[in-house]
Amino acid sequence: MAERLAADARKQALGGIPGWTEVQGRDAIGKTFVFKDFNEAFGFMTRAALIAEKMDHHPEWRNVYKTVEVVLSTHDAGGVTRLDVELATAMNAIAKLTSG
Ligand SMILES: C[C@H](O)[C@H](O)[C@H]1CNC2=NC(N)=NC(=O)C2=N1
Repeated sequence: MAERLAADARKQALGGIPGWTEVQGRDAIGKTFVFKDFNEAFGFMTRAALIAEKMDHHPEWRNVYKTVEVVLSTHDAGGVTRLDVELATAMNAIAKLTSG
């Protein structure tokens, strides 16, 4: 099982994934993606879902029209692990392709 990242390791990891920040009040990271329209937002979610399922690591997320709010945390570990950083990194790459 992946280990929770200590605060300094988490901060350093966040420095490498633009737009992701610590969620207030819990051990998790989050980002709000805003796309051109619903089609792009849902395309992003579809691609991200396939990656998440492959990783067996799943996002908490909410979609309203062209906005997708994502929160990542490793429930089994009770906090942020390298799995969250990996999924966040993949989501940034997917978002770039989606809105390309
Ligand atoms: C049994 C299964 O592997 C676990 O429940 C996985 C599934 N997806 C998961 N996703 C996330 N975000 N955190 C987890 O701890 C987690 N655990």
